[in-house]
Amino acid sequence: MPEKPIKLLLVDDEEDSRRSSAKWMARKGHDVVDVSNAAEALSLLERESFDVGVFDMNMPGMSGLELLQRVHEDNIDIEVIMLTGQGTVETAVSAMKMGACDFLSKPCALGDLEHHCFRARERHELKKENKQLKAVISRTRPAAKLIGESSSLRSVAKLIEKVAPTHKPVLIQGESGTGKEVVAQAIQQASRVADAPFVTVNCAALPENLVESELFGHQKGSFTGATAEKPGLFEIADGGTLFIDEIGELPLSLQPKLLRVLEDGSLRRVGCHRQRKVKVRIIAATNRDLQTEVDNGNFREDLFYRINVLSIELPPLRQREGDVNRLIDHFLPRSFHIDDTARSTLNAYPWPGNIRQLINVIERATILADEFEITLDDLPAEIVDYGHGPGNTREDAIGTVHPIAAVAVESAHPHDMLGSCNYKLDEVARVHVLEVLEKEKGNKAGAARKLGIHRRKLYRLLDRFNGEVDADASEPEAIV
Ligand SMILES: Nc1ncnc2c1ncn2[C@@H]1O[C@H](COP(=O)(O)OP(=O)(O)OP(=O)(O)O)[C@@H](O)[C@H]1O
Repeated sequence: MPEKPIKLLLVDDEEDSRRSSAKWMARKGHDVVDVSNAAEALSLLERESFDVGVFDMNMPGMSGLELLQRVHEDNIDIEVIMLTGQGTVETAVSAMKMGACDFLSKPCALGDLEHHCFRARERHELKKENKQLKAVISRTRPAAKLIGESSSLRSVAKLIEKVAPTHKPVLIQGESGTGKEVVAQAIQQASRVADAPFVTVNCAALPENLVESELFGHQKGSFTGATAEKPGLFEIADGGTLFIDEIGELPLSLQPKLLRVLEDGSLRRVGCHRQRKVKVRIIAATNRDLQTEVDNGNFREDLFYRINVLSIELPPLRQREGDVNRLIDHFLPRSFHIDDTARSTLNAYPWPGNIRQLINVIERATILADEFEITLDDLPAEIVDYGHGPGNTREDAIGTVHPIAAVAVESAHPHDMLGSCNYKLDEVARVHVLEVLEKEKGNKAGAARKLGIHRRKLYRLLDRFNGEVDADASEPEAIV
């Protein structure tokens, strides 16, 4: 396979040797820019990225060594080969100490120049890969397998196969917990860049003022708190895939910047003039209707068309016939058994929180079950009672609030309780926990996170509160 061209910057005041080296390297297919002094080189490095720089050591004005020092101080991402007319061991050593990766004596054979540039580029790529891997390891979880055989999920699997080999953006739409991230990972794994980084970012989880620096990186000192330079997630994902979750939450002010990367792969870190180029496949996800966001002026139309080249609509779990059983069998540990009544109860429920909610319910049941046998007693009340209460419909369940939360919210508001001496600590805790759970629409993982406690502790608290509510609720119908 032919070697990828090297993006090379030649800096030498000797016109003849510089021009002939530049011509030779360009004829070999490399992308070469040549300049005659360090000042020009620095202003170029501000705007463009290069793989390798070949700097002449002795130039009038700023010397090659001083240029190397500036490259180092400004953290410019480039491998430098020093070039000198009077190569001595001492100058070579001082250049290497300052961060040059190689040293060439003038006049150097043009074949040698190319060979050394290839070596430097390899080192450049390895360093970049290393940086990416470090960042990616801390950001990605192992990909989950897409479980389910329903016809609606099979159609999604077919679409994944079709869109994966292209490098085009993909937009995945679906309710929360339907597996949008799992689908994004499946696309990446079936793509040509399966071994390259898969980096995820959730726009809703980041404070608005940090989204730009997280996505595009920042220069040291570009804002309070920017104590070191930082590459953005686009740079970390370079060559691979960036999964942008909750793209509907991307601030309007940043949307043109994202559009630019989608159009020509160029970006600038916050506080930096230098333009960088990246090649990243974007997969975006949203549980909002983006077209409506466009109509309401919250999302740019041009960006919507750019990311919506290929779109996948992920059906909610209630529209995946037979998949609840398959997911139960997949997620229930082998040592457990679920009885028929509990199984059919889970099948009848409409799962407003989709697969995430089902996984939580299964986890909870395995904690509560006696003798590894899961029965109705181990399922949450809202699931057991679903369909049994008067006027209980799928639609009610989809907008459901945890039943005991309803009781709590009717009783007192935590703000009213704070500072009052009329309540016991347990009562305040109960009202607060249930209010948070209500705000999280019954999502216990989310509620536990907000409360800063482990999910198991939340389950234990809910069971305790449930007992208390059962015992003291004067109107039993309130508890469903
Ligand atoms: N078909 C599936 N098979 C197995 N696990 C799944 C499937 N779909 C989702 N999951 C699991 O369900 C959980 C939620 O999935 P995921 O985070 O991908 O959902 P999401 O649609 O991105 O949610 P949100 O919109 O809230 O970010 C994860 O633990 C994921 O591994």
